[in-house]
Amino acid sequence: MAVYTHVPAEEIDAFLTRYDAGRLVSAKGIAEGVENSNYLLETTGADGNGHRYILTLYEKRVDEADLPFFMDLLDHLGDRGCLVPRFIADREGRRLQQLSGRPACLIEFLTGISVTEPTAGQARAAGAALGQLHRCAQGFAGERRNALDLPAWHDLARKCGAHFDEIAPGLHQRVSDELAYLDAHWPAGLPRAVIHADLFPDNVLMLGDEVTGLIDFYFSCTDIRAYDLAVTHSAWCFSNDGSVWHGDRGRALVAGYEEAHGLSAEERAAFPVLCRGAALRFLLTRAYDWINTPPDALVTRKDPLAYLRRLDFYAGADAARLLDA
Ligand SMILES: Nc1ncnc2c1ncn2[C@@H]1O[C@H](COP(=O)(O)OP(=O)(O)O)[C@@H](O)[C@H]1O
Ligand SMILES: N[C@@H](CCOP(=O)(O)O)C(=O)O
Repeated sequence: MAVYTHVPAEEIDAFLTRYDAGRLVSAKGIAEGVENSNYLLETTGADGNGHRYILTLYEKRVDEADLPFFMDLLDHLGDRGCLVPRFIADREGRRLQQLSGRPACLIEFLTGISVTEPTAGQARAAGAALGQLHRCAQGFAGERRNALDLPAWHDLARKCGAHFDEIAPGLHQRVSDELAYLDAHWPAGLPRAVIHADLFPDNVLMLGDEVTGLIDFYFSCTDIRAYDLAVTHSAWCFSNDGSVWHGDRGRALVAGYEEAHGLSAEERAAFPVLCRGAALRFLLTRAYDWINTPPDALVTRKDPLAYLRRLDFYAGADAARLLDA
């Protein structure tokens, strides 16, 4: 359950009076997600016909100073036809507010559901949506450093330290070895761009095989563009526990991306290393959260070992196995 800040309904109703959004009809905390507090709001709507919104209160890793970057990026992508939610401005044009002591925004609600066991067809659609996102992001002037890049992985690993081995014996050494490998092999010179950086199935809304929305841009940043495909590959192409690689999904995801955007020979050659980096990144944030979240907290901790298994797979895979049909 990711509702860290409980906002009384009366406070949400009063908050809504700043907008042309109607009065509050219901407010439900959203269980999914781990970073922020999210509520699904139903209102009477400005026209009386009823309307849905997402209310987000920013909690953990989101820095308030980064919010204008995310808002401008979603405007840029939305203007170019990407199915992304807009931040809604109040009557005075303000999109960022304070609510219950937290930075808060009212956000457009998009329909669709997140798949938990994607089919190859859905993976293909996700790859195409990522390619479209990369095409539409071209020309966006904003920049944001990736706060979870290779140097930050070292920091996270230092913070977890000996606690790694409480998760699995030998994990501390495994992470140190992998960081040394990535220090030596992380590609230089690949095209950099604005990337989503967390395009997991829970951040893609779908109806059947069709993508209806891309959400949760709070890790988006400027980094190696093909790293975004590697993150998406690691999230879409395995069983949830990471023990089974679904090659059909992997090939479909890459085919969808290539159709919408394309991959250069250099990006293809670097793909296995980028996937190792992606797997380590999520292993590290999950391990950090695992160590630092009390087991009885309201949020469900995500299993770091599901990303260790992916890492083991990528460490033994070459580009042809990952990319070619
Ligand atoms: N714009 C939106 N439209 C519809 N549902 C949304 C929207 N934004 C968030 N959600 C719902 O809220 C959940 C959590 O949102 P998310 O941004 O992933 O949270 P977190 O940043 O805490 O991980 C999503 O899985 C989805 O169900
Ligand atoms: N996708 C990450 C966690 C970030 O959570 P999200 O709900 O913001 O996608 C993971 O699975 O470790």
